[in-house]
Amino acid sequence: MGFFDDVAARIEQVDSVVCVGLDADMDRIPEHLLEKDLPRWAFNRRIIDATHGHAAAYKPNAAFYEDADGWRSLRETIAYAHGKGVPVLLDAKRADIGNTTRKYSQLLDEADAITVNPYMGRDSIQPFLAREDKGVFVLCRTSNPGSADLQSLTLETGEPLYERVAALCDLWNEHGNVGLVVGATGPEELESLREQVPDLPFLVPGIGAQGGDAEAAVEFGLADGVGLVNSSRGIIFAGEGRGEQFHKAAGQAAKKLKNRLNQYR
Ligand SMILES: O=C(O)c1cc(=O)[nH]c(=O)n1[C@@H]1O[C@H](COP(=O)(O)O)[C@@H](O)[C@H]1O
Repeated sequence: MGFFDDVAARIEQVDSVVCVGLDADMDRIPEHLLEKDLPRWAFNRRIIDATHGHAAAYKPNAAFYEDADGWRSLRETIAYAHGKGVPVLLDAKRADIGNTTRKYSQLLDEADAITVNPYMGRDSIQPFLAREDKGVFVLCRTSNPGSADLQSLTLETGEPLYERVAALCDLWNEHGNVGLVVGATGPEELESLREQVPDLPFLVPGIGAQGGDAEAAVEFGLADGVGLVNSSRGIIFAGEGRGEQFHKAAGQAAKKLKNRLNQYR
């Protein structure tokens, strides 16, 4: 089974397309966990316990783990999520010359999928694409305000650059393991991209804290019912300030988002 088969099965099992973003920011982890050996792992374990019944996937963002204890925390987190039967997508946004990406692709020994940057072209992500059983989400139209700086530039052919990325990803999808990252802050682009590449599942971040369009995320993010709508801070820090009970609020936030998104499925 490939990554998207696993995600499809998980979506059906929990009746949810919610991807819970594990952006375990040490500055926001509850104080009582800071004395633990690995505070981020302690935090994530409680978040996973509270949210896994509503999670189609977990998405730890590598930026929050790029130090020695962070990598240990990440490894524990991935194994724990797998123990709950939930696929894990590592948001690492990697890509480099082929020889270097070959090393980066070892990240997929543990994670089930990864986010990658298409800027350097096919050879820069080929070692990821070659992992047939793993998912590769390519940044296409991102959710941040500066996404238009490059991604919306019009090419000689008249198409915006993000549409060219989508077209290339369709070609690169030889193993059925490619998806696109398309932000919920661009509902019109979500709609046009869905029309352009009907078979590619999207990872749609940018709802919640970034104010994106949840309805468009579901309506256009799913390909044959498969896709992921991510919320990170809106779920994991929903219980900020509630001390030891923080994870309960995270569980409620994940459930609330699941129900909201399910209205549009
Ligand atoms: O690749 C991503 O996941 C991503 C792409 C994008 O266009 N926008 C975006 O916000 N993200 C990530 O999705 C998460 C969004 O977090 P929240 O805004 O807290 O829900 C962060 O980990 C971002 O790095």
